[in-house]
Amino acid sequence: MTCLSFLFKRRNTSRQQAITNFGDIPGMEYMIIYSYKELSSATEDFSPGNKIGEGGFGSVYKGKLKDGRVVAIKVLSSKSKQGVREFLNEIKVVSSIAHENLVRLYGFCVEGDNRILVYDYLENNSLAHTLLGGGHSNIQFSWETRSRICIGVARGLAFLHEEVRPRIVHRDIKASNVLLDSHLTPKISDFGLAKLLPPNTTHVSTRVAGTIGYLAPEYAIHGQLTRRADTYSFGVLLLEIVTGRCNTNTRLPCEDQFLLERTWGLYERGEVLSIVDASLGDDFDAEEACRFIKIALVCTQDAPRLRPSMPAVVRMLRGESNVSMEITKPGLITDLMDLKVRRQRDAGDPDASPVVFTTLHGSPSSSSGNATAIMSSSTAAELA
Ligand SMILES: Nc1ncnc2c1ncn2[C@@H]1O[C@H](COP(=O)(O)OP(=O)(O)OP(=O)(O)O)[C@@H](O)[C@H]1O
Repeated sequence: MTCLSFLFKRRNTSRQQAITNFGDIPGMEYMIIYSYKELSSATEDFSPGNKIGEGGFGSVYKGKLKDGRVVAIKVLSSKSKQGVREFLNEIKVVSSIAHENLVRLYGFCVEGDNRILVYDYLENNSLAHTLLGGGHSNIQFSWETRSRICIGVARGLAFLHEEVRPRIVHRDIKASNVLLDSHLTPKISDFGLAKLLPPNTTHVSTRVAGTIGYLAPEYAIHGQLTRRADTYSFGVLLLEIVTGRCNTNTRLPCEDQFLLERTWGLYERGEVLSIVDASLGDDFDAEEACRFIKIALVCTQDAPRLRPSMPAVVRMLRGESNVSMEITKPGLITDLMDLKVRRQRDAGDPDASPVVFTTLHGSPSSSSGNATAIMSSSTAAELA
C-alpha cells in the first residue's frame, strides 16, 4: 500500500465513523477529519503547557500540525451531553460558510468518546481576555482599533443574518466569543448554540440558551428567538468595547453595576461621553463615540421591532446612515429582576429576592464575569 492510499484509507475510516455516529451532516465534505493521534502529537499529548483556554464544554489547546499549520484544538468534555449536541451543531452551522469576521473551522475528530474541533489559531485571544481582562494583556486598544473591531463584528453578524441560506442566529454573541488575529481583526467564534432559521421564518421558539447580561428580554422571558436577539447582544458588546468595561461588575456601587443601565442614565442626562474608556484620555473621536453609544442603545431597545437589522447597524457604525431611530429606554436586566420579584411577591412570597437566572452550565469565574445560561422554556417562563 502506498503512503497516499494508506492516508486516504485512514481518513475514510475516520469519516466513516463520523457518518456512522452522526449521519451525513451537510457541509461535512468541506471538513478535514483528523485522527486523535495527529491532534495528540500536535499538542504534545494535550500538555497543560499548550492549553490556551477553558470554556463551558471543554478545554482549548494550541497545536502545530505536521504541515506546519498552527491551530486551536477544542476538546469537548466526554461527560457533557450538551457538549456533544453543540459539537454537531457547530459542524452543521459553520462547515460551509466563510467570512473574514468568522473563525474558520478546519475540521474535527471523532474517535471513541473523543469529540474534538480544530480551528484557525488566533494569536490575540478573545476580547474578554485582552480588552476586558483587567490588565492581562499589553495590547493598547486605540479608538481606531475599537471602531474597526465593532464594525468587523457587526459585518460578521450581518453576513450570518442576511447573506447565507438558511439564515443563522448566533445566540451567544459576547466578548469571549470574539477572537482577535495578529492584526486585531475580530472573528466571531463558538457556533455551538447557533440556530438555523428555516426559509420564510422570522422567528423560532426555543429553549433559552446564551449568556446572562447579553440576553434580549423577549428571548430570556419567552424563548422567542429572532435575529434581533443577536442585535441586542451586539449592542451590549458594543458598549463594552467603547467603555472597556464588562457589562456587569458586582464590585461597583449598586447604581454602577450594570453597564447598560449606567449608560442609559448618562444618556438621559446628556453625559454619555463620560462613559468612554478613561484609558483613552482625550484620544478618541468624540462624535463617533457618541454615535456608537447611541447605536448601542438602539440595538438594546426593549421591543425587538425597534432594534435595527445588522446590515443597518453596519451602515450606522460606518457613518453611512444616521441613527435616525428613536431611542427609548432599553431592555434592562434590572427590569427583568424586578419583574420576577414582583411576580413572586404577588404569589405570596414576601422574602422574594432578585435572583434572576438559573445557571445550568456556566463559568462564573470567567474573565467577562458572565455565566452561560441554558434554560428550559419553563425556567425562562418563570421570569415572565
Ligand atoms: N481559535 C482560537 N484561537 C485562539 N484561542 C482560542 C480559540 N478558540 C478558543 N480560544 C481560547 O479558548 C478560550 C475558551 O474558548 P471556548 O470557546 O471553549 O469557551 P468560551 O467561549 O470562553 O466560554 P463558554 O464555553 O462558557 O461560552 C477562549 O476564551 C479563548 O481564550
